[in-house]
Amino acid sequence: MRCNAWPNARRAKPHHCYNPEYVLFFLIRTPSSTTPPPLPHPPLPPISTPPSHIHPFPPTTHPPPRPTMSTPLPPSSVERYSRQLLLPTFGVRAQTKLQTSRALIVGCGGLGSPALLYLAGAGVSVLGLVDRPHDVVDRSNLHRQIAHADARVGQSKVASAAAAARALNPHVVIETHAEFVARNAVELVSTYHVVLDCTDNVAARYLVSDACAAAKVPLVSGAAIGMEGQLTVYCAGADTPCYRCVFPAPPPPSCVGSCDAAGVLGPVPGVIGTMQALEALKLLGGIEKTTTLRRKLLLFDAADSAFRTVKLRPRARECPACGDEPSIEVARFAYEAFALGRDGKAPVGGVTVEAPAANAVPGLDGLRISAEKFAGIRKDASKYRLIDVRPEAEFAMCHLEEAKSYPLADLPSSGVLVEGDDADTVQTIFICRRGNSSQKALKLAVERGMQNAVDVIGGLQSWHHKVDANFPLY
Ligand SMILES: Nc1ncnc2c1ncn2[C@@H]1O[C@H](COP(=O)(O)OP(=O)(O)OP(=O)(O)O)[C@@H](O)[C@H]1O
Ligand SMILES: [Zn+2]
Repeated sequence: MRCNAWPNARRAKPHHCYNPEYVLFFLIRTPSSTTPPPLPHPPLPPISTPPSHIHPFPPTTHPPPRPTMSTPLPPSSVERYSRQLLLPTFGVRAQTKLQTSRALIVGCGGLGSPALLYLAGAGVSVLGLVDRPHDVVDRSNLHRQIAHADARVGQSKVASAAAAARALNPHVVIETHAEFVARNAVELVSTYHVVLDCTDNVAARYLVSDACAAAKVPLVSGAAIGMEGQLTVYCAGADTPCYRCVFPAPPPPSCVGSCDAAGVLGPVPGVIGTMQALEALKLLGGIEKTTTLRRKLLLFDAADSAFRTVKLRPRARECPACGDEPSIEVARFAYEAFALGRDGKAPVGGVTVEAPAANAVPGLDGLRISAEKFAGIRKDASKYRLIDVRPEAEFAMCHLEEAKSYPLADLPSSGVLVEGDDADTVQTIFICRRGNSSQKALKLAVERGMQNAVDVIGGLQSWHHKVDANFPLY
């Protein structure tokens, strides 16, 4: 693509023929009709190939021919990376460093996708890609996880991401790791020059950071949800904090959101993942006249199109991960338990870090029905009222025809938690996406004395899987 916006107008140059000297030159060389015809060539001798042990040319004392070019990079690299080589602050110096660098991306989702594509495009030597062993590309990933493709839905995420990186730049060596667990984390990160945390859960964040602190590998950490994102560089130098220095204790599980629950606009992780690649390039290439986000947290507010940076405290000398006397043994730390607010010291034997399962609400025994049972009840519309307790945005996406929308937060004041006079014959059925909010609604109903209320186990997801595959799954 032309980066130059000037029109491609040809400059008018004087033509050689207008120069009287050239005109003279052509006139003298033009064969005249009086020139005698050329003599016929003598017949060519038959081709004889010398025996292979005899060199066809006599040894020469001349110096070897002058090389036609001088570049520290292979010619193909000059062409491929020319637009970044042209940048004075990057140039051949940074490119050469990049071409011996190894970068590890943990999580090939919304953040990892742009990050891995930009690092592959820029020409890092080796790109390590990590994701959970059983995480496959889902159609709902594609609006933001742009390394994947519709044709690869159902394929493992690392395999799909590797295919995308290879398609963009076949010169980059791709190493795939379909697991990232406490027992192998330090060993794995220590073989790379930089690590990018592109995961989406608290347990993984502590694990990646602790491993980088132990292996003394810089970590570019990103996060994005809804319309917000943030980004910083940890563990990069003596005064740079690790994730644990900044967040010594995990947030309460109720405050931890996920894109799966809260939603996210695709370009938001796109911006943060792209900036993670940028920070990684600065660290790997040692780009001149730039600073990285060491000890700075960049906050992105997509709703206001605003960026702001806050200063972070320096490395805490008493930090159990990166302090003067580190005490955390990454291979034995219970990251899942710790993320849920419990002690992380119990050995876990290297269990894969997974998002915690939703807790069952106690006291609802016998009051919950399966999706199949609800399908049976549904045959007689006069026998029940269906209360959908999902947020309005989700109800607007899809709902069962007869459902009435009462988001969980509005339920206590809605008047729904009162049984009508027909309580003997009309049952109240609560439903939500997965059966978590509906349990809470049912609990409220029971506490208010409702006798004839139930909720649907597994919610509308279970409805999709067990009753009607046409009902959208999200
Ligand atoms: N401990 C871990 N080891 C390896 N990969 C991880 C770990 N924790 C999270 N991940 C991966 O990080 C990625 C996070 O990306 P993102 O949140 O965009 O995707 P997602 O979880 O697939 O999306 P959604 O929340 O919409 O289902 C996921 O692919 C997830 O599997
Ligand atoms: Zn620390």
